[in-house]
Amino acid sequence: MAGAVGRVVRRCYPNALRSWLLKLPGATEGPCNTPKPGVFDLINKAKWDAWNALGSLPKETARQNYVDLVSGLSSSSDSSSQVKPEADRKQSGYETLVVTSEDGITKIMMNRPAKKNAMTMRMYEEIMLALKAASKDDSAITVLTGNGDYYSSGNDLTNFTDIPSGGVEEKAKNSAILLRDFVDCFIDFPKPLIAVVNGPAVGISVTILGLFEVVYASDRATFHTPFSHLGQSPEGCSSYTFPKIMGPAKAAEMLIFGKKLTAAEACAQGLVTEVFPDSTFQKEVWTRLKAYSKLPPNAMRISKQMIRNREKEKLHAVNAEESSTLQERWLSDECMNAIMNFLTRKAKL
Ligand SMILES: CCCCCC/C=C/C(=O)SCCNC(=O)CCNC(=O)[C@H](O)C(C)(C)COP(=O)(O)OP(=O)(O)OC[C@H]1O[C@@H](n2cnc3c(N)ncnc32)[C@H](O)[C@@H]1OP(=O)(O)O
Repeated sequence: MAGAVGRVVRRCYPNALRSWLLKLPGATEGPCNTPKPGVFDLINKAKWDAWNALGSLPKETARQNYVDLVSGLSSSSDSSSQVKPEADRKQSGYETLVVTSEDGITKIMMNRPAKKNAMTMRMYEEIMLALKAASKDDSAITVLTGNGDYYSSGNDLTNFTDIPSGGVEEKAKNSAILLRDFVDCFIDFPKPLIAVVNGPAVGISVTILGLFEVVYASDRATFHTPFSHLGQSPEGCSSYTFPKIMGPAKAAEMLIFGKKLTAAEACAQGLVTEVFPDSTFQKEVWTRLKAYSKLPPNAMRISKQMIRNREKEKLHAVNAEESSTLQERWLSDECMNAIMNFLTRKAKL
């Protein structure tokens, strides 16, 4: 059986993550049977936690569960993280988004409602493409929103299971480049950018809100940046924009301690512009946006530039620093453990 585990792990993880997984003793030695390492023994503690999380299952069941886990991870990463050929795209040209342009408004809607609009590598790429197209089209304003009950649950955690031949280091490097390019698109976007936050927002879908002109939220929305829980650190320029928007103490509660804000709290902190009852949210927001979109577009662009331009250089520097810090965090045991716990259904936010 240990051979079967090894075969599946070798097939799914041809790299450093594979060797990390193979070091988990639960798959080969049965229930956790050693004392918990001290809090400062980070690597052994991470392995102990992962082993202990398997519980007191018989050895064979733990092994079988482990085989099922890595097989499942392989198929879920196939379906959600990898970029498929152009021919597979939907008619609109986007696989993860619905993009429409009417009444002077380009609407970019994240469209993976069954996965709470978790952001796959493909979705990041498509949002960048949609923003680039919107910056050149004849719409006056651009809106980002979500389909279904969530705005977005943030980064799709299965992104981290699709490991290239260069191993987890190459994966972390590529992800940091993508993250930096993604956030740069928001920093440089020339037209007024509005977030229509239709439901809960998590992680990167929250942090980039500091780069929007206006954020409208349903009273069902919540705002959650659980970076420490995930062994990660802030992105989207939030380490700079959040303290500016809400003050350092409130920013620390969100970014360090992962405090989840209600829409009303986020509005009181200045992250959200206005909150609407969920029952009338769409009607009220779109009526307002249609009126705004009739204002002279060049005047709106110039006013945005005046508000944002003197900050741009700083924002690009912050983005570069946050991205390279995350590149290191993604290789940490704290981060890998948190992702494994989510993927094994042991942890949710
Ligand atoms: C280029 C890389 C850039 C990276 C930038 C760094 C970004 C960092 C972040 O964004 S950190 C935030 C990461 N997000 C999370 O940790 C959220 C994880 N999800 C959850 O905790 C929960 O799913 C929930 C609280 C959002 C919703 O819970 P619930 O209402 O009980 O729904 P389900 O959990 O059953 O979700 C339905 C379905 O969606 C899948 N899913 C939801 N969110 C994610 C996600 N972020 N990543 C992957 N998959 C997600 C979930 O697994 C379910 O799938 P299933 O139906 O079981 O197949």
